[in-house]
Amino acid sequence: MSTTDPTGPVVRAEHLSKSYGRTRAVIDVSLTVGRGEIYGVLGRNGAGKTTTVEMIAGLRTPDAGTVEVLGLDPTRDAAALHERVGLQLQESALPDRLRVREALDLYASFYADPADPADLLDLLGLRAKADAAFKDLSGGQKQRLSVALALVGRPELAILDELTTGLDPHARRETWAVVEAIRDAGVTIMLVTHLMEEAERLCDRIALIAGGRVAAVGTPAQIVALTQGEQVLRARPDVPQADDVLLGALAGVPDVVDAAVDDGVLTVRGGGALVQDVLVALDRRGVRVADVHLERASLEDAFVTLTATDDAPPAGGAAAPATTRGRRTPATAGARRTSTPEV
Ligand SMILES: Nc1ncnc2c1ncn2[C@@H]1O[C@H](COP(=O)(O)OP(=O)(O)OP(=O)(O)O)[C@@H](O)[C@H]1O
Repeated sequence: MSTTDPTGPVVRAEHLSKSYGRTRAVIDVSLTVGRGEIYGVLGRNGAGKTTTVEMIAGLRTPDAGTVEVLGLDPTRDAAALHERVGLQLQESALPDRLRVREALDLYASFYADPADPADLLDLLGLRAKADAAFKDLSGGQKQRLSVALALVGRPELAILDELTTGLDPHARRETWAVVEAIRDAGVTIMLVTHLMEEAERLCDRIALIAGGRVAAVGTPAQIVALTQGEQVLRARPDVPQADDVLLGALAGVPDVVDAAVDDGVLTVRGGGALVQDVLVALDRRGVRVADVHLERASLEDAFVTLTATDDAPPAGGAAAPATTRGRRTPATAGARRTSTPEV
């Protein structure tokens, strides 16, 4: 990859690690961001997202691993990258009395070829607030100003960290529209977030970070598909059946991961053509189903499942283990996801 290669990745991070004292914040993280993508870095609080993007931005030096941004080394080539990478970091604050237009003019003066502040006011929906002091802006307006400041150098890559944290749903949606407009203007975006809805709505691809490591990479749909094994089917026979009859019918059905009977209701977790396979298997045993209900995994379920660590077990949802109160089929009980998924 060279600085002049317009087709190469915008970010290439390989085997990055970083510790703070005894805290291993980032462990062997590799990711590649393509030109024009909105690339999400998604994970729980403390997962290592900010440390990862700070290494990519050249604000922290990795203990191990390499980073290239636009073909440059963020630490060694910091001056050159300053012109090409825009940063909006958590908790950015400005002097209370600084006015919106003054802030943009000030930041524009740092660059050789800045964007027109008036264009940024329009893009970010801040024209009516151009003369307002920072302290008089709403939370959403402050966030949009911080994005405008990240864009004033006309960056090729914008890194936006927890952009919508603390915003109400309306302001959040307005900010999402702004992010899409920025991408449409040709800027590649790395978006750090712990909000699944935000990642699902905006991101072309997501790196799911858990415990400092990459738990999965893919499109939102691909990441949801990783937990397709976590579909949950509930079926009530039209006449009561012995537990052994219901569980025995499912023994050997390939898409079934786990099955249990509780109060006459059969609960089955699995993937693939789960509904069809289960209903056919029951039918073969002469069991008719009066009532059937299927829950599909969402990105939120995938997030909970894939970011579950030993110190923070899954909280629930379709991805959580099925009830243990009922009886499980011996052929399938205990089948749990153990591998690190890659899409
Ligand atoms: N400057 C620091 N000194 C010591 N420990 C730190 C420092 N910065 C982060 N950490 C620790 O490193 C780990 C990863 O933190 P990091 O901020 O990268 O996570 P994050 O995913 O961005 O979290 P959040 O969403 O809460 O901002 C956490 O355990 C955090 O407490």
